[in-house]
Amino acid sequence: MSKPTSGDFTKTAGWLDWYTGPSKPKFQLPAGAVDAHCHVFGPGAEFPYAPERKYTPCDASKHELYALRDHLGFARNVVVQATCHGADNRAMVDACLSSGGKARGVATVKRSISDAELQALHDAGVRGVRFNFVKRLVDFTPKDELMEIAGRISKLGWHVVIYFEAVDLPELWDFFTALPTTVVVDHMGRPDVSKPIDGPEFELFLKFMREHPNVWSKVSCPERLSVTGPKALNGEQAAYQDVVPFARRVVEEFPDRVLWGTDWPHPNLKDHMPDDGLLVDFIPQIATTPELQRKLLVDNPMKLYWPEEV
Ligand SMILES: O=C(O)c1cc(C(=O)O)oc(=O)c1
Repeated sequence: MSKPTSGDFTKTAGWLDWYTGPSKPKFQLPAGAVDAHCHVFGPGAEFPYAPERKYTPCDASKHELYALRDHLGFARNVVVQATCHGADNRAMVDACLSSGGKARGVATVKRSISDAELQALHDAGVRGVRFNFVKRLVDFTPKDELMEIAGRISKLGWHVVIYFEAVDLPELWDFFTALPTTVVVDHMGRPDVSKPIDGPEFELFLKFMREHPNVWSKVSCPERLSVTGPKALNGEQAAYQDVVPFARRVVEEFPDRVLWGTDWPHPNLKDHMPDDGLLVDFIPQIATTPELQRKLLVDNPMKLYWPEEV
């Protein structure tokens, strides 16, 4: 059954709702595992979607997110501001505040934000800002504005999360490498996995990480990146084979700078909606030892989001 969008909203045509009744993962997550990339959407009646949004999703509430956390066996979440909420962080902040300390957040802010507002976000659990360069998701924000924000949030000990597509890395290189904070790349910088893993495009991404020890990567979203599948549906235990070598390369070369997240509720997927239990079963394909799994799922996200507990 189709999931609702509450309030005065109509879902984008062709919208795929998140998966109902995900399977129990066969892979046992290590104790204290963090889902370090997920979102909440609305509910629209309570937290309206932003006027400047590029899509209108089905609602995906904090209650549904935390039920999924418990079902999959995660201990904590990092709730990343979704572009459908623009720079209105209320839904994300509300999710963090209701989590009993089990969620941290990543916000989207404008240059006009006051120091007091930044401090309030910090007190709610926000530890980073997201800069988005994916043209189908956001309008352009001038780089001088972003650099000014980066300078301000660095004083709070926050980091910058960047979302971009692999073809745009050369043009964005100078800006990214000038950022004064830890920099976390969403979804491996969206490599085109139909290109060779040792080709110039992915090599540039590896060089970006190799030459800049402040750069981390989320090795998430195989369901977005895969061209060949198979899809994480119907019990598939060897999903998204074409993404595996790319993600495994990043995990093995930079084991202390990788994060993983479900990306629930998976905005803008066009082809299929994965079973989140089977997405968790993807993890041992890319982090193949208990030590790599512990770093990816526990040690690294804890260092970045709960350093006071490490
Ligand atoms: O590829 C996407 O469509 C996408 C969108 C958003 C967002 O709208 O915030 O976040 C993501 O992590 C991925």
